[in-house]
Amino acid sequence: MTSSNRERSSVATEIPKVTLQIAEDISSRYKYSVPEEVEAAGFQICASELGSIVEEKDAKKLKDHGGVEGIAAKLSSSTTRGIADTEDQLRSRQDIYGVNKFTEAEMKSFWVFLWEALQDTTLTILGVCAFVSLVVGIGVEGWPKGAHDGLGIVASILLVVIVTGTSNYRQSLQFRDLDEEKKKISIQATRNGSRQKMSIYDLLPGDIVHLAIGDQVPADGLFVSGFSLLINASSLTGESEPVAVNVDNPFLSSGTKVQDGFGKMLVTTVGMKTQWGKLVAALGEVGDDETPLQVKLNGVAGVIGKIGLFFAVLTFSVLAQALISQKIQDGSVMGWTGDDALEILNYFAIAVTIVVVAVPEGLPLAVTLSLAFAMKKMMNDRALVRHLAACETMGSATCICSDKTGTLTTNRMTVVKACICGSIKEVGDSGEALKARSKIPDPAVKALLQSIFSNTAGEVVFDEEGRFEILGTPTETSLLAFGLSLGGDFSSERREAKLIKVEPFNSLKKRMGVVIELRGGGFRAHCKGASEMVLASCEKVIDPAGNPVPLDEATRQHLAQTIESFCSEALRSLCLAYRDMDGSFCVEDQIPQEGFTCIGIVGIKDPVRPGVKESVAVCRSAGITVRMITGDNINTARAIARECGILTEGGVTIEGPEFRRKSAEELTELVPKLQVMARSSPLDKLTLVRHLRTVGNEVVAVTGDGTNDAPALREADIGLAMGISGTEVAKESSDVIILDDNFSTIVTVAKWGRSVYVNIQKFVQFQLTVNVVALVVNFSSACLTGHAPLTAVQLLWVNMIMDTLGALALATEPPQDELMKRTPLGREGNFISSAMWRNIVGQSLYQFIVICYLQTEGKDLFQLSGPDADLTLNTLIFNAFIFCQIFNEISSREMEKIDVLTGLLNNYVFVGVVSCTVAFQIIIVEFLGDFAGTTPLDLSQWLVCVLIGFLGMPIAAAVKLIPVGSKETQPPRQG
Ligand SMILES: Nc1ncnc2c1ncn2[C@@H]1O[C@H](COP(=O)(O)OP(=O)(O)OP(=O)(O)O)[C@@H](O)[C@H]1O
Ligand SMILES: [Ca+2]
Repeated sequence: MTSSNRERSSVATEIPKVTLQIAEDISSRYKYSVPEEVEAAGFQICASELGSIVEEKDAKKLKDHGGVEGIAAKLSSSTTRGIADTEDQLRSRQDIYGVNKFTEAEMKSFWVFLWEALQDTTLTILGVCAFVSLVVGIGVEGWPKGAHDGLGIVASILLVVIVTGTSNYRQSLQFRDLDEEKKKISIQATRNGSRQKMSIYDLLPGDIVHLAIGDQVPADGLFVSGFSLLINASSLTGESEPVAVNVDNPFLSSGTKVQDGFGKMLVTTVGMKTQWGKLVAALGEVGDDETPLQVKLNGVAGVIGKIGLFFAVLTFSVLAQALISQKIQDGSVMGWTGDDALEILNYFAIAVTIVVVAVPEGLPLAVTLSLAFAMKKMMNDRALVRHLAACETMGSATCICSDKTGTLTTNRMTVVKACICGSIKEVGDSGEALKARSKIPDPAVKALLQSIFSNTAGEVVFDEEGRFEILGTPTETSLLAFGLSLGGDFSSERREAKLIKVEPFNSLKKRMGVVIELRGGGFRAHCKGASEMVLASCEKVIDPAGNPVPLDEATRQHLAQTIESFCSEALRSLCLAYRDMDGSFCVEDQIPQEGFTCIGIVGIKDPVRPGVKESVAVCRSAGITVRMITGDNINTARAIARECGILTEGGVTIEGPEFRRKSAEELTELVPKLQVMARSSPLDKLTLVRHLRTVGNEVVAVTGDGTNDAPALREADIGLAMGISGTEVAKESSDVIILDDNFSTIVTVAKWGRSVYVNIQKFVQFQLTVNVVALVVNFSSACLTGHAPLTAVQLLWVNMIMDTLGALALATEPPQDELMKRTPLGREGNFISSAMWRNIVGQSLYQFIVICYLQTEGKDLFQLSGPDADLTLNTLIFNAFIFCQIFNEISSREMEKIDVLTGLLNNYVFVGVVSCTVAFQIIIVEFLGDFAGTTPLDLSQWLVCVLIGFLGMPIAAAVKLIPVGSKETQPPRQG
């Protein structure tokens, strides 16, 4: 039976025959008894038996079961039609063999997050302080008065824990959603005789899956048919040498990748029963690593923490020493009371709180918050972030290496021109195509249709209603559509010619070839691919009369000109050729490279995406150089690059082979001016990216869709893979997946990346200011007066404002268009810029002076006297301090610009955070005095506090006028 004959025979007649024969085979050789429930469901083999065959690569057992066909039959499937897709069929299959899903790590509950937030060392120490304070306090002053301090600390700790826990929990939910999105992979499978697209989750044993270059093998299974199938199993075995999979070695494991060729596989084992599933279960979920920025900031946090610790110890010693000298003066050194103990404990709590305040634990939080926020927004803008670090790196990108097809163009290809039998014809729509056909002699049409329909990796399939659909890559489908519009018939053409050998297309060869056995005997090779290359293999051409004639120099010239004219119209051109093989042809033989007869040249139109030109212009004004690297012809590449605005006056274009020959020095000279690289091989892309990164010291973003792009994607600082046209391999090598394949989305990613970076800078600036002031104020007044003006509870509240709430408010500012008018940060570039230092120093100085003034002159200023004077003054200082921070938070929205109010009201999170801070501050001062160590203030006192805080804003604005020679103030690079 030929394969096409088999295609038509129905499953119903096929299965019983095979099964019978197998039953005989088994009884004679191998004892395998089918479990009852499996048999009852209509199958002849159980999951564990299947698993043992494929996983152990047990060729003998496979043979005993009747080979791949036998297994298919036992799975109640057929290698040509797949399984039947009725509801209950699928259900019983699922019940017996399971589904193709991996069990996931159990989602941590909210309580776990709370528990984790509680396990902070400083918080634990504070907890101990609170406990001791409660015991001693109640012992000395009785319930409830003695419990106030302790309860205040406990409440603050709980607040911190709840806020931290909640925000971590919400983020984990969000990451989980993204994770789901990442795992959505679809694949082509044949069910009930029709080839269709489906999610890999829906695959079941018995399914026939079509694998193509770049695919991930979705389940364990067996090779049915195919050509040059090479599998890379490095993710499973670590072995980087690819393995050929064919009839002799038919075992396929899930999680491995198709490196070359294509084929059909029979799914035998799914989900957790596969080798990959077991591996996943053993490894568990591997989390995202810390991003470079987080690592850097953790370093900063460590240093600040140590400084805080130093100040804490110092403050404690100064306070304790003051108490002791007081007692020495009173002559009561020997007589320690409970009050004294409480006082010492209080000092200790303050010291610990200073550490809490100093440790900027909000930094990493701000980074994750900001990244997570950006991630979510980018998802709406059609970009899926696979590695968190990508967002921030993208912000400092200096160069984008984009591929052409699909990214800059729409990837909707149509054959619009063809040069057949010596003349160029317009064939853009079916009317034109039919008209063209009438002018071409029959033998030429025949050769053309044979070439189109047999030398293809695509397929024309019909659904139940008889509607046809063309499957395959855009280049392939455009050719098939062209063939159909010429009046060709895919299936009859396929019946005519039996495929003997296929050499699939890959980027290195840039051509595809097949050998067919003709009906009337004899073999014929077909070849199609990059025009100038295939033309070079041709010795003959079909003349206007439809006869093959030797290719003379004039005709060759004419064809070369045709190719050039197609290409300069931005068309992708492909040359189709054939060669009759003399004698016989054996599958092991290579398809020859010369002696072909040129059938014709087609020009395929792939229009530039709308908006690409504008996006390229945005990149230019943002100082990001855009380069095009493509496998296409140089003239096509030039034409498209010019249309997109990538190729400019004086820009260099080069072809891969020439690029390869350049020496290192020549490259150093050439690469900065390089704008287009055409006919590139995967290695050329890699070389260029590596050169840009190491010699040029650029931060390089690379976009790609094919398996050929994977090395470059991996080498790049940020790899961007295409979501629609991208292969699994490309996606897996990338950091970001561009879901709509659109170049403009890449610019959006860059914008978000920059915004993440700037937002974190703003937050750090804000936090450092609060840190410095809180530390210095507490320490200096402890030294001067022997008292800390801010109590432990108050400090915890300050900490909350600047850490968690500050991160929320500042780290989630949406990006502004101005971000794309600056030069990129590039590889070096200090995180804390000079402008930030300027703002921090200016603002801290103001706040420090104001608080010192209040401390020394406050009583006079507010005419405070009486027993409550100290308490009121401390409350005033606390209140003024908090309002300074609130207005400082607003000033921190911009690091350079005076105007900090634009867009303020549109940022709901910011407004929410500030309002909550103010509201809670009022509550603390007016109602929670017992716990927080405050006393209610009158209206004028409130107004003065707010005014002091507000004055910080004009001061911040004035400080911004001081010029600093920072990178950010430079005008954008012209280019
Ligand atoms: N299915 C195919 N069969 C034969 N030749 C093909 C096929 N698809 C593409 N080509 C040829 O290969 C060239 C493209 O090569 P390749 O796929 O390496 O490019 P690429 O790097 O993916 O390009 P791009 O940047 O356009 O995506 C095309 O110009 C065309 O001549
Ligand atoms: Ca590509």
